[in-house]
Amino acid sequence: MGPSAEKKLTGLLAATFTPFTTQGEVNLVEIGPYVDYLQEKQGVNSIFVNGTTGESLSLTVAERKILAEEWCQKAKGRLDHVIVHVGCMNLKDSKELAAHAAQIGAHAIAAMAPFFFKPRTADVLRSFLQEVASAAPTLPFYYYHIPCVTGVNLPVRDVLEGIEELIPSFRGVKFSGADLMDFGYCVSNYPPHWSFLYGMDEQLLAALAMGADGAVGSTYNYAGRHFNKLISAFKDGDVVQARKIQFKMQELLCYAMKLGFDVGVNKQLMNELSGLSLGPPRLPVTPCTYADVGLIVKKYLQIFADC
Ligand SMILES: CC(=O)N[C@H](C=O)[C@@H](O)[C@H](O)[C@H](O)CO
Ligand SMILES: CC(=O)C(=O)O
Repeated sequence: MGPSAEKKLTGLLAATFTPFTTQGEVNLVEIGPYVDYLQEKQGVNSIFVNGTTGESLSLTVAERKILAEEWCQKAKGRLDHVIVHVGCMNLKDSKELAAHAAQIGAHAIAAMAPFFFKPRTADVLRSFLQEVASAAPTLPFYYYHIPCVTGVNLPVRDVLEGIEELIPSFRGVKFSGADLMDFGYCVSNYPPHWSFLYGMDEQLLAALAMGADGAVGSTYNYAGRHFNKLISAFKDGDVVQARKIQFKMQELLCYAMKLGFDVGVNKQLMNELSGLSLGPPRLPVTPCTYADVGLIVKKYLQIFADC
């Protein structure tokens, strides 16, 4: 489907973890059950694969390809949307992954800024994104803004200036930054058919108030059903209820952050809450001690006991 025929992206997207065997190899057999789990247990019908949560920058290009392929295959006819993240530190790998995503039937691609050599200006970043997107001109393209990881903190409103002329397939932003003025400015000044997807799960409600179309995040893997309720409550005008759910998630994350919440902890939390076997993370992310995650699981069950 070409970008112009594509439906605007809304709702929750789970940023998937990459399943590994205990030996640290990509474990494709878990992907089918993972898709089932998201759909049946969390009511999450779209995914963002090979992103931050998926440890994409610790994977080889070959691994990213077989993962993307398996996610697309298992999602086919079941999930609404698969966005494949194709951002790499170098342009050639990114373009190769973008072209590959088009071949395997992904619905869209996204790319973060490279961050070893960082683009110094919005103009340079746009040129990088343009090259990546040009390798898959039929796929909707999303810019993935995640300054806490990339250190590239160019205002998104500057990055978007004139971008539709350079990238005709441009369709929106996955915005994982805290600057809600920048977010609101993008929502209010750029085409209404673009999707602005928020990526800090701990403050999604504030982004919904600014006009977010949907959200991409790691916690939707295991708390999607609660966030679906948050979004419904917000849409119904019940901010008190929406806030109640958001505050529960904040309580959980503040607790987890005290214990050193990172992708390794998050992955183990998912293993325990879902019953899936996604394995350990890959170095330099380290596995966490069982005890710490046990405490977070306990907290989760306690906080959401009445939901
Ligand atoms: C840095 C990072 O991984 N951000 C994720 C997505 O952008 C979020 O989903 C967070 O994991 C989540 O908001 C919890 O802090
Ligand atoms: C969280 C997120 O969006 C990612 O893992 O890329």
